[in-house]
Amino acid sequence: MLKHSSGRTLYYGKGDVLVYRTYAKPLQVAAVPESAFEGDRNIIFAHNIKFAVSGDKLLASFTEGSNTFVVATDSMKNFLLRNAAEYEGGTTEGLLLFLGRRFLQRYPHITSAEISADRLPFQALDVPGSDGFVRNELVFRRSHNDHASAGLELVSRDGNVEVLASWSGLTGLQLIKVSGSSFYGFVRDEYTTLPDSYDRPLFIFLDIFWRYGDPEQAADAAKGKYVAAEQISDIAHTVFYEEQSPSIQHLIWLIGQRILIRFPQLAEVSFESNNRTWETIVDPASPGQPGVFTEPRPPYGFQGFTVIRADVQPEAPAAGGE
Ligand SMILES: O=c1[nH]c(=O)c2[nH]c(=O)[nH]c2[nH]1
Repeated sequence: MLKHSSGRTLYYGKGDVLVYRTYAKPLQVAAVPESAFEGDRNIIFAHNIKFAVSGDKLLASFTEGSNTFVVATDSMKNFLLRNAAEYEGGTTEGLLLFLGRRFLQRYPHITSAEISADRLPFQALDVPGSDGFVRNELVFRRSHNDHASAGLELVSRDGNVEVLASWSGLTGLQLIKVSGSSFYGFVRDEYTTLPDSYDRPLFIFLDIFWRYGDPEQAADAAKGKYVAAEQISDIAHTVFYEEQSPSIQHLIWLIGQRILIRFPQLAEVSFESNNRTWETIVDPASPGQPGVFTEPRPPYGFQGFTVIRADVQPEAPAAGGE
């Protein structure tokens, strides 16, 4: 997408722009049964932003060494940081749209941009109050667990900025289910050494990406349709808990079904999963008994799949049983 009109790739930009905005607008979302998450005070609204731009006027910077139209990536970083102060919303998607649109309006000779970000999560903490523990609003714990992410492709035509594509995501989820997963019945031939497994300790890495039917609902939480990455994370672990999975392939299908049932405003949800199933050293005598496992040896398996709206089976139970 970031191309010169001749079709050749042309872009430049800045990565790892760390924007620690404080006191963004608090976020409120409609609750879903799988998640206790209903919002975020957004006292710390921190992101690692990547920003890249393109435009025909930039060709000469590559071919002739002319910097006449080059906005220095150092200036880009300053633009992103200073303008983040004026963002009035409370979502990653909204912040990216605000910053990307402002940049293209400020520099009209730059005609397209890609902007993406990982949210840097800071966890709220409880402290003793006069009547039990209370949520404090001053001290936060930096979390290195899964986090929200988002990205946008923008073009400007005659001063109007349009969104070409947008995605929202949850990155870095790592879940282990100690019992209740199997993998058997696969092709068995002279290359097969893997035994059938009827109860394996399934450790998965998951990245989940979703698109809205109407991308405006992602950028503006006031429309009441915002889907929080925390809710997606909670749905993923709930479905993993509830369902006996015959494979990761089917597990991500089930998680996708549940997400699209819960959020009719989403058009599709995509998965990238890794299989990190622990290697068994001492087999448990039966489920629930002690066992010993270790990290699997490389290489690792992976899966990718998109669940689309047309896949959603209306008769599918909204919540699976034990
Ligand atoms: O859930 C799984 N899917 C596979 O395709 C696969 N292949 C494999 O060796 N183990 C697994 N597990």
